[in-house]
Amino acid sequence: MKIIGITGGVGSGKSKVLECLEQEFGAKVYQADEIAKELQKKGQTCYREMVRYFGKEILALDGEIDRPKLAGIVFKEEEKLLRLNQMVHPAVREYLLSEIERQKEEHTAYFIIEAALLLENDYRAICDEIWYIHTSEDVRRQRLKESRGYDDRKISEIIASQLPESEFYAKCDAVVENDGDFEETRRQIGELLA
Ligand SMILES: CC(C)(COP(=O)(O)OP(=O)(O)OC[C@H]1O[C@@H](n2cnc3c(N)ncnc32)[C@H](O)[C@@H]1O)[C@@H](O)C(=O)NCCC(=O)NCCS
Ligand SMILES: Nc1ncnc2c1ncn2[C@@H]1O[C@H](COP(=O)(O)OP(=O)(O)OP(=O)(O)O)[C@@H](O)[C@H]1O
Repeated sequence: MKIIGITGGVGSGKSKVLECLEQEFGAKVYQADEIAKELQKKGQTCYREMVRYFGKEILALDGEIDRPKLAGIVFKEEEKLLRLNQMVHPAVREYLLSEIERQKEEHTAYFIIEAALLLENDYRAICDEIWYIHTSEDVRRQRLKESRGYDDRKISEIIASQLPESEFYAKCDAVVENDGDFEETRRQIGELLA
């Protein structure tokens, strides 16, 4: 089983690449932020520690974590984002390691892990190779405004909290260029898996 990490800045097209890998190449795909979301639900592994650190003001009326509110806090203060990552990341990693064992037994060909923070965290030790999904900042801004209604300020805050392009290029094993038509992106994916 080949384990491939997918990373890149906000809005670079990681989810779209994942969808393609799953639907067209039969890969099993895992998104770190989706796993994190599950583990942050009321009663799950990370919930209590997050409420203890950030206080009840991060909770919505139903007692679940109010994610936009939390995003507003952590993307403005580096120290808080760091603490949040320290709470969430080990639990996500543990979940993935147990899934890897399970999928090996199922004879899965490709196990894909997508995370914005693949390089900052210790995923290199888990992945056989890491792909950087690169899309220029202008195109990402445009797509994020259209698809998610993010404004420039929110996008800038997230980008500022992520690695610079140079570091993604330096630390990844392969680059997928996703500025253009997705057909072209699909072709690059096929070549990387050939
Ligand atoms: C901060 C939170 C609550 C924001 O939630 P929200 O639903 O509003 O947005 P979402 O999760 O879709 O994130 C928006 C984008 O921000 C970027 N991002 C998310 N977490 C981080 C982070 N810790 N550091 C840098 N960028 C991040 C990603 O590109 C992401 O797609 C949430 O992202 C979170 O809990 N993050 C920390 C947990 C974590 O580390 N998850 C794994 C990310 S790889
Ligand atoms: N080649 C492409 N052509 C047109 N639109 C695209 C292309 N690639 C991605 N998109 C669109 O751009 C938006 C952002 O892509 P996507 O959600 O896959 O990014 P992401 O890297 O997963 O973002 P995040 O870091 O927030 O998880 C989506 O609406 C997606 O459909």
